Amino acid sequence: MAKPKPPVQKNETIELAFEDLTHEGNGVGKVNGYPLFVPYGLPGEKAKVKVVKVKKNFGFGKLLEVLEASEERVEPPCDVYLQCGGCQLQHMSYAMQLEMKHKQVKDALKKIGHLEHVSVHDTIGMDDPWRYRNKVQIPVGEKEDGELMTGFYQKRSHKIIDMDTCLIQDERNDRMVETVRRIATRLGISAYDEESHRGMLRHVMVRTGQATKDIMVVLVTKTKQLPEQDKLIDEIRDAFPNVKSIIHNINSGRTNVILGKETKVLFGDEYIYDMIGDIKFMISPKSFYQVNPTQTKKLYDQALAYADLRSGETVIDAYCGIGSISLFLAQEAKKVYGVEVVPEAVTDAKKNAKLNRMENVEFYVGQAEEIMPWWRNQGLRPDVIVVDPPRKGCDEKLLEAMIDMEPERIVYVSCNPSTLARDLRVLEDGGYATQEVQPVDMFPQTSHVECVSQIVLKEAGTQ
Ligand SMILES: C[S@@+](CC[C@H](N)C(=O)[O-])C[C@H]1O[C@@H](n2cnc3c(N)ncnc32)[C@H](O)[C@@H]1O
Repeated sequence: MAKPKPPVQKNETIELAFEDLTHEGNGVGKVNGYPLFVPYGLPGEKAKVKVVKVKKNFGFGKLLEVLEASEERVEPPCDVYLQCGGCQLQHMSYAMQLEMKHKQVKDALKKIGHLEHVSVHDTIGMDDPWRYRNKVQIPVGEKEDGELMTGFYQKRSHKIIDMDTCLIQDERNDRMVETVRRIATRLGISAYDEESHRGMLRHVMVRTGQATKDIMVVLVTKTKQLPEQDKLIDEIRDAFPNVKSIIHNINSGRTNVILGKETKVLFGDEYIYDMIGDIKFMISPKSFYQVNPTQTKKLYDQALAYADLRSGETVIDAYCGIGSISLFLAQEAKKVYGVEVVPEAVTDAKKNAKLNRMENVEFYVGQAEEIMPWWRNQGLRPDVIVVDPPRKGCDEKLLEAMIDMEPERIVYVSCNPSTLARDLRVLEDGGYATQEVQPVDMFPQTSHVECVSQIVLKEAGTQ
């Protein structure tokens, strides 16, 4: 039987009641059972909506006017919130953001993993959910009068928004970007233009150590030369006496990738330091380092609690990056093996182990799904395995090797509840039980959620 036609038409203006939220934070309202997804709509609200896209089974709308507002609606503090694609939830109270993330995890476990019985704790939030990011990479553009401007791209475009501040960035990052922009304008340094592939300064990247207060600034140019280089360095140092590292990175390609291969140190070292808990990290311009150290500490503490180490265990940390979780685990384990596919990250991991005088960790470069079966075939039998994969989750071969190795506990750190739920189902079918899941809000004001799960071998644990 042919499906009935959608009950709305493109460009039609309707009144809509929102019942739910999508994972991206869009409001969901229904017209005769036909769902419409509308950015900035909140459950419990009524709004005037323009239908902008109609598909067979669902459509999209644009919020024109809120007719009945939810108590959870708040005024977004950022002036460019509606243009910029960086944040999605500033119109929602922080309590509602945390609840939305909790529900997102619970729903995924139920719908994808059939794990409705698993206890999902309330999301661990921040006391102050603003100014948490320790790293900014911001494109540079030029105004009509030749003055440089810096700002993120408008949603779904490469048009730079002229902005002075980003409210989720550390204030020092904002001030450094503003300082470079002002000095570079005065020194006649031009902005790179993507379309014509002309000009110099492409991006300004700033990293700050939250605990150490170290600052690194990276000037990314298309050209090999950076005119007035000495003046630029002196003026940045005058404005920021505690800047530890000024770097020139050259990226002459027509590409969306921000950093190029060639890097020159203009002042100081090629790295800065930061601390998470008692562990010190050396961070170079290209190293992956968690952007919210306050919440990272909470996430890693929970991972460590779920690993439940008593100093005699052998542990594997798969997808280990620069070894940050590995070093946390090594504080309490007998031996930790880390595996990571990016060779530079493994180099950093080894340096970080040395820096913290930890000798009970070994890092390997390779695909975790290749190295784990190899370890299994070599007879390695860890007590605990920690995985922290990218959004696509764990590879099947890795899950299979993990089950064969029969660790007593698995700790799964995930940035994507859907792939987490899929992989937990495989582990459940392979003889493991998911005990609990703890969501942690690493990215307030955005729709992303991170969580850490404790999984135990069924004979060893309770169900
Ligand atoms: C979410 S990050 C976790 C990093 C680290 N655990 C941390 O907390 O900083 C995922 C890591 O997995 C790495 N990766 C991606 N695919 C991989 C694979 N097939 N094998 C091993 N590592 C991989 C990425 O390079 C990245 O460093």
